[in-house]
Amino acid sequence: MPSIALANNSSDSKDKKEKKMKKKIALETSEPQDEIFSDKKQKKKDKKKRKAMEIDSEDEERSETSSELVEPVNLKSEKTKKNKKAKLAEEDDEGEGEVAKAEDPNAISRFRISGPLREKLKSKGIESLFPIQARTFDDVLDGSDLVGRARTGQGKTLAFVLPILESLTNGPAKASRKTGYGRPPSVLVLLPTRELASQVYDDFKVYGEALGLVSCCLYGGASYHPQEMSLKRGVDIVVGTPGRIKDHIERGNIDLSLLKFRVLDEADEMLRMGFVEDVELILGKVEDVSKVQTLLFSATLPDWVKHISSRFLKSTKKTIDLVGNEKMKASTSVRHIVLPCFTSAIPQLIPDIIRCYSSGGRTIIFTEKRESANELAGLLHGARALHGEIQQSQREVTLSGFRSGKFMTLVATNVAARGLDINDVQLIIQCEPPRDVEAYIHRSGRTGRAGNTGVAVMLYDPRRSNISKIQRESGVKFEHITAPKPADIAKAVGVEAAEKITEVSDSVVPAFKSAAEDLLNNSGLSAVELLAKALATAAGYTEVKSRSLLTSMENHVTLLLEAGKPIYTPSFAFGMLRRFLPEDKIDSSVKGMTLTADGNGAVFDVPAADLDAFLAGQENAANVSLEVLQALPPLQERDQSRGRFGGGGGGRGRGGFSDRSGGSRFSGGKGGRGGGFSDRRNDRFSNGFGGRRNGKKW
Ligand SMILES: Nc1ncnc2c1ncn2[C@@H]1O[C@H](COP(=O)(O)OP(=O)(O)OP(=O)(O)O)[C@@H](O)[C@H]1O
Repeated sequence: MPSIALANNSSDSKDKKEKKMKKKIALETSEPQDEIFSDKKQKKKDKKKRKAMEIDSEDEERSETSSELVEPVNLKSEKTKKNKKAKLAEEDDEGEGEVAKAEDPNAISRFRISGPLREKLKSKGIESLFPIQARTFDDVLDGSDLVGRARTGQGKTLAFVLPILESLTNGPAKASRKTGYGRPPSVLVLLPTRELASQVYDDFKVYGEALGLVSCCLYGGASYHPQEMSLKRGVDIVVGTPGRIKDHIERGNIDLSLLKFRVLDEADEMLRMGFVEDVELILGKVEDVSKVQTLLFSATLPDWVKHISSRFLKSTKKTIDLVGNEKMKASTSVRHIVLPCFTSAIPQLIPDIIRCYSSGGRTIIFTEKRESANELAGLLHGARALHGEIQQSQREVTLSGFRSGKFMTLVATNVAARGLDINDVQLIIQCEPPRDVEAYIHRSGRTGRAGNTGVAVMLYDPRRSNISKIQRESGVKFEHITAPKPADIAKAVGVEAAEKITEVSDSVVPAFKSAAEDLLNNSGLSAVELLAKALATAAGYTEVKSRSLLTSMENHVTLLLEAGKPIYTPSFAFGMLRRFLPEDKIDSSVKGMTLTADGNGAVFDVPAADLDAFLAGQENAANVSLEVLQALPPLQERDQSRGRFGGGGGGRGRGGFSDRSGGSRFSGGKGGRGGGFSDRRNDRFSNGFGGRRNGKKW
């Protein structure tokens, strides 16, 4: 709760600061600013002011990175409060509203956006441009090649859609673009996935139609015929994926020689996916490259992409990078959280995370593999899978069902990581850390869009995941939490359940009254106890399960082992346990042995039923202490460069990790069989879900 309060406070103060800035700008600006095509001097002035405001808001963002506070929140009530606040602010400002609008340096009326497009934007609730849009608009409309980068959810799509449409209809591209039946396209937009192509096409269609422009979408998995027919009739804008567009070129269906604009959206992903040659071939179809404008956008632009992309853009290109060298590369309106968890506990844990952190909104869960997405979607109530192996038509049905709220949980692979803009996605869960930081940034960016807040929870196996690499490279300061506790869950779901109960019509009371009186008189429970049970029933949370801190497994507890001296390796810790517990007990009970960051202890989980045996055993072992933990201490992470935990262990045969027992545990090595940890590229949890899928990686 406190961290969200913090976020809200900061967004409140951001609003105030923005308002102050707007007022300041208004005082400086004496002439009316309403003309569509204002003179150049004025344009320059506006641009300067817009820049000042963005820098200001970026400063705000910088101070807004995740806090370390860890309580689950009921975002819904926070949201309601926020909305109420906004409404109150509006009421306070009555009369000032119109002035404020006119003062807004990013108001759409200040840009060379023509009437019909302005009206269309207003009908979609857009009155003012976002920073990336404001900063790039004039450059694109005035003919520059451009590289644009802004964090996820900040409106990069309209940053190219709007100036392109204006250029084609009122700007420099108007005179030379082809019109009439059978015309070749003037704009080509390339995207890495079909879903994304379809989404960007929707924007071009909606806003383009307002200006009489025709768009079409070309992606694989869909039938060729309608696409061919559109191209034959003639289109102004083609949006699509490289593979299908290349097919159309080879079939002689599309003429790209007279393009006025080429756009590479999510450029890094497209090039990473191995489309470099296709992209080069497609872009190379332009007759005269000096006459085409090339734009490249993404939230992540690694150096290698900048290098490759310089082949496609003119040397005079402009670069507008709103992330730049800032430490924080991921969305600043998202709470970035990590939670330790065994793979086998994931399916049981996820519903609790959703209860606590989704605020009743949509959730997207990311898995590494398609089978894992299928399996998890099958295990979670009301969830569907989305990945590249699913037929295109089904992918479309699934995505539209998720968008429309038919189901609220989508389990996806990276196919959904990029660009997807879905209303009210409140929660992202990543089942394990992704391989690269870009994937983390884009996945977590499916929430917290367009200034909204969201939560991204990344699960990790404390024994083998290296989250500090992602933390370092993304600039995110992760909040560390453990599995939601029953009280947290009850608190989160109880609010909604209470709302539900109070909303029930009074007309049902007489019908249930005598049953209620019966319960009150004969159950032996107080009114409060009965109501608590009614709330639990309404919330669908009738079975309270406690989870361990380390592996998040049900009915397990987490213990801290200390020996009065440093513990260098997990096998050393296993050795300590063997001094007072039988081998088979250790084998069957100990899970997730992990060293503490200070090197003085080891943490592991045992079934709650075995706790007494462990505590009693410890009484007989000198210098060994076991303590039941209520909070997880900082833990050592896998050191990937060395392929093992921590240091030490000597040179004596590092035995390693095995899954020979079929349970999730470290073998730990024994006596002469060598202790220590092996490089865990081979190690894995033996359990998949319910033990059915050995060794599966998510
Ligand atoms: N000026 C604006 N005012 C209000 N909403 C806007 C504005 N511009 C864009 N949006 C909305 O913001 C959301 C995010 O936009 P968009 O998908 O273009 O973000 P993005 O920067 O491309 O994100 P990603 O990097 O994840 O692809 C969309 O729902 C879009 O309609």
